[in-house]
Amino acid sequence: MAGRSAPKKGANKAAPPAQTNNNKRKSNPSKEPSSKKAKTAPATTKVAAKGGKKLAKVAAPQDDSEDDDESWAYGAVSGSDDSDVEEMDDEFVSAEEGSDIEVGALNDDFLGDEFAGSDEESKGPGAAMFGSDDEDENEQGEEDNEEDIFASDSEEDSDEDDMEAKSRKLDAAAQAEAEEAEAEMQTNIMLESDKYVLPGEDHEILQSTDLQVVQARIQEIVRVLNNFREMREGNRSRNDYISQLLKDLCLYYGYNEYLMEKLFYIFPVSEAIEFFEANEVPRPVTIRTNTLKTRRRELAQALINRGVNLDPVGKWSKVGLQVFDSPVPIGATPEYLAGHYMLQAASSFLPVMALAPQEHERVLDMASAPGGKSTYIAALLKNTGMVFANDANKDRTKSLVANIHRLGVKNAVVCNYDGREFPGVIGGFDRVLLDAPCSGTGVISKDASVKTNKSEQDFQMLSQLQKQLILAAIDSVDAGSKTGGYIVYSTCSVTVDENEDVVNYALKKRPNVKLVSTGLDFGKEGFTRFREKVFHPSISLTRRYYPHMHNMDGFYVAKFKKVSNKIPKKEENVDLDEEEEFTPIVEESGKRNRGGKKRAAAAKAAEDVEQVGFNADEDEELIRASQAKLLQTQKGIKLRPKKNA
Ligand SMILES: C[S@@+](CC[C@H](N)C(=O)[O-])C[C@H]1O[C@@H](n2cnc3c(N)ncnc32)[C@H](O)[C@@H]1O
Repeated sequence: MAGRSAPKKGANKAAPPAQTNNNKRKSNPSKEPSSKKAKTAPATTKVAAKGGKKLAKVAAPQDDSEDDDESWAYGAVSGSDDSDVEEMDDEFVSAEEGSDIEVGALNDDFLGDEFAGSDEESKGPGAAMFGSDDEDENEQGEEDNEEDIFASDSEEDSDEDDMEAKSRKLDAAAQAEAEEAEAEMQTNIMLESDKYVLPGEDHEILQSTDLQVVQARIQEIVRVLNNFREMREGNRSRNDYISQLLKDLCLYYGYNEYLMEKLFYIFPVSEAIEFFEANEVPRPVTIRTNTLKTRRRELAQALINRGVNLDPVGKWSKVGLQVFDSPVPIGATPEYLAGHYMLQAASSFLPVMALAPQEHERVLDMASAPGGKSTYIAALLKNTGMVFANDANKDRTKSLVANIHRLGVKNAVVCNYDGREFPGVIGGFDRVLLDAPCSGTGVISKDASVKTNKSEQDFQMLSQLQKQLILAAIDSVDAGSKTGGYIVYSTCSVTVDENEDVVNYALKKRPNVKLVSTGLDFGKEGFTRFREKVFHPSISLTRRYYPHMHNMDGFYVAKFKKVSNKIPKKEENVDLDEEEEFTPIVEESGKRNRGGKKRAAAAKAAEDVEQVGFNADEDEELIRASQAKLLQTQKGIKLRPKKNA
């Protein structure tokens, strides 16, 4: 099956159905400050129609309007706007040599409105890409020069010149006519295809794997689905169109059918295309300032001095920086080696911000390697309290330990348990972060193998593991914590099975927790309904993040508050196969009772309770023992045992 990369390489090159420019300097939620050296184009999403002609501008999901915020927008000292634009043109040229049609298509996609001026279309393919105005002028200038040089030549020559000029005019007229004819054809096609006829089984178009044909078919079907009543053909059902669209999307973007379907239904049709398209583009490189060692302004200055071009990641983060380009590898600067920052995706700041650890708390990061979030937690704790950075994979704890050392974290304990063993290992935490192992459907732009390497069985296994882990995370928190009692669940996946489904499950199995606001002021609400599923209404408090919408990896964040340490006895043996939803019960009156009866039953069951399986005194003793051991081995200090121990 051809991947999305194919169109870029082969003769079948075509403009993508909807190109979202993800490398622009501002991401939607962030209302970022002025970008002085915008190297990339503004966010303009256009849909290309048959033959690579533009059909419609469908979305511009990014907000470009906040140019006047913070006065300290960073920029590398060298370079100017112009030189950047030049560089960008160079990139286009080298990437697209050898195909006129493709050049035209990419102009639209990359340059957007700001660069592709209104007269661009009339100049034909490639005009904006090659800066045709300038080139035309140059060529004209060269011709003028030539005319000057040969001004004194014989009349014969000038007759020849006339002939040439006439011939050029004729050629131009012929070309214009051909283009006009082509344009008329397009118009006719559009009119005819207002009712888009799905190709029949034997139709060669249906069989075609030519990506340009596939892409055109995607466009047409999306157009029909967006105006189904008017544009559908005869009695064709929505499903007829959708099943063809799903096949085409698999072919065009290179996903397996199972995953394509799973992802497709998360979004309205046009938005799904934007999502798949955004997965083809890398997200911005971001770093997190390690406030244990430096401050963002100082770090930014140090990096700018090395020629790094950067900006704050957005108003929503006080520690993030977005790196646009750097003359030095950003993972090997002296500042990096000295632990002044962590290379970390912007989305992965979010769960820690939601967790909001307070100084002196005991926090468990249940699945923590390589430690991006653990080290952020440690920084927010200002090296007080304790972070238990756990990961089931021993190999991965090596990078965790390395990061902890590099960043100067002194309040961490690294452990290597299956998270499901908590709180048997240790409990009574003020807060727990479960950044769960997941399918990675939010980070496809980083790891395209996700498109094909996950089966239905994988998703089932993951979801089971996530459900077991979330219960362990909840049970590891002390509801009586004076400052905390919170659990944050996150994944870098956008599938409902790994997110709302897991949270819904936790709400059912642990009526001693409730969802609370994540405190994050952007992100889309979690689903309270998805296809045939209905979830607890409070799931709207959870947040979803998407690459096409927020210009960050796809992510999900949910925050729970534990209100009691008591859990119903009957939940001890969790039956993970049980698919009990907060299903709306349609009563005789026809009114929907959204699972009220079931929740009432759950609440009643909660009365029959037992204490959660950890003992604060025992824990304290264990911690004391381990601290004593640490003091003895590291500092040679021997503590006297407690008298009553
Ligand atoms: C999404 S990654 C964690 C990333 C990490 N929180 C960070 O910010 O750097 C998920 C982690 O879960 C770990 N993991 C998988 N199964 C686990 C289990 N049963 N218990 C604990 N950790 C597990 C994996 O080894 C992996 O490191």
